[in-house]
Amino acid sequence: MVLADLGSKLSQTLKKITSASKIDDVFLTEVLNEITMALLSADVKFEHVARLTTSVRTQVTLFMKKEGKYTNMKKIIRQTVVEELTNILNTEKTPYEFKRGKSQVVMFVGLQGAGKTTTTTKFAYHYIRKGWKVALVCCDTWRAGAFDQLQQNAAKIRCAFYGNPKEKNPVTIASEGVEIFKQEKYEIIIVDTSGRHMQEDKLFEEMKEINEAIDPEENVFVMDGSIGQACYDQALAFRSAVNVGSVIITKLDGHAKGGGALSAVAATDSPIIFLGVGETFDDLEPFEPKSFIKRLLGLGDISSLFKTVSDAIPKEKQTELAKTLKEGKFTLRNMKDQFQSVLNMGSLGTVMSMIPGMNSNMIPKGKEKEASARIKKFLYMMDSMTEAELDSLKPLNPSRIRRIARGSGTSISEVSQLIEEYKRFSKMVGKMSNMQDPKAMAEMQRDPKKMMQNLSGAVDPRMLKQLGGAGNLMNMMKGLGNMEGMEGMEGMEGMEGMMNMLGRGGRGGMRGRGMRGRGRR
Ligand SMILES: Nc1nc2c(ncn2[C@@H]2O[C@H](COP(=O)(O)OP(=O)(O)OP(=O)(O)O)[C@@H](O)[C@H]2O)c(=O)[nH]1
Repeated sequence: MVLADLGSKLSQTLKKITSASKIDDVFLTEVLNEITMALLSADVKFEHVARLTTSVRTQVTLFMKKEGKYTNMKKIIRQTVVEELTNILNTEKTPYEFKRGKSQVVMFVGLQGAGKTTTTTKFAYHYIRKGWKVALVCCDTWRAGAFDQLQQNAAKIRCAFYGNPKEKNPVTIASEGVEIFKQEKYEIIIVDTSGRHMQEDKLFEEMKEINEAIDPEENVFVMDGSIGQACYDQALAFRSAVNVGSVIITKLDGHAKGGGALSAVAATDSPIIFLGVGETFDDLEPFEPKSFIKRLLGLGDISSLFKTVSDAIPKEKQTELAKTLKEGKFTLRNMKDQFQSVLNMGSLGTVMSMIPGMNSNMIPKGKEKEASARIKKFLYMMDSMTEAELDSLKPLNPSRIRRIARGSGTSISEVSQLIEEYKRFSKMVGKMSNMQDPKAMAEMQRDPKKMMQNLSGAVDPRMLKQLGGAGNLMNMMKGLGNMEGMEGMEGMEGMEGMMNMLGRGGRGGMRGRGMRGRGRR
């Protein structure tokens, strides 16, 4: 992800500690200087950097006094850096929490071009996917095209929309839209306002008027993360005009200066709720300071990974799938559910960055889009299948394949590819189920090569290539085993999550305990 530059610089410094022949005060100063340079060049405010380095030195010195030598230095430095950076991002104020069955209004504010309109759509999509009843209101009467942009976005994510290109008064539009959607019992009503230049007092006046008219439960301030320290003044100006409840920072993909935006926003004491990490509607990451910092430092974030995986697969589907697989069946419907889960997880790059030692840059953006486009196409084909076809374990005959291709607007060879993929998946599920046998598992642990063969066989070859091949996958698994924060996680879920994420159909197979045990030894 963005800030990956800062992350990799800091991780390099931490690695240096492991390989150092002599650890003393001089070495500690050198390490702290490197950390300082990395943070400052990522535009983190000097006062934060100074506090962080002082804190690290104090912790290490205390430990040194106690132990009489520099031991565990890497761990102490890492922990203190994580804690101090997390502190920068923790605010006392908590963001608004939506309640089910109640109409709540959220007003989006921000400067021109900050990415507000795109972000309102991402925000709406995030909640629609979680089953909320969401509506969008466009009251940007300033920018030509704003109405069309939001209307089209809303259509793409199948969200209710209100706007009125003939009305010039944004307060009227906002009030009308909110009223209509409240009557229709929408739960989250998102109001997109005009973005203008900061010097324009009129923008702030208009914002206040809309705010008074619709009395939103939450004001979300959208800020362009690529502008570094300038974010600070911006955030303050908006905060003084309306009660900014929370912040979304956009364009954190591909810009190393994001550190500045983060510390600036934190300084205004409004919690960051999401990060915008791309132009598509699922390029929105929920923000959690500690996990963000850990990922930033390349330490991975296993707990978020598990949460993402379990959020993506509805509980009843998990049980249903487990039952089907126990009976040794893997149907096209199961595969459809799995594909849907992979898409629900959002950006694959984001999921990757939650894995220790990996970051989202490991999957080139284009490739990621390619992979999800392929999965979506498969889903269209499966949408054209009958219930009986989805549940059948028998191969589909050519006339059915022809019909499915016609119905889904794809070609016969594409449907055949899907069938091939399905066969590969179900074969793999069969193999994986055998591995539930403890004897087979023990053998696997003795023979890592075999384990690797099975593992890479479970992953879509194209996906495997995108992930850097079988070797990279093995390192990733080792990383999972070594990962801090794995405590309390039963390895089974770990492996299952990974396999689901990578597109392996089905549950059950590779019991993770073995993998995890190996990594820890
Ligand atoms: N790379 C990247 N681009 C983004 C992100 N969010 C928005 N954009 C792009 O930023 C540009 C401006 O986005 P809009 O949503 O139109 O901006 P806006 O703030 O509504 O603009 P105004 O209506 O003029 O205030 C568009 O090209 C978006 O695709 C992001 O997280 N990453």
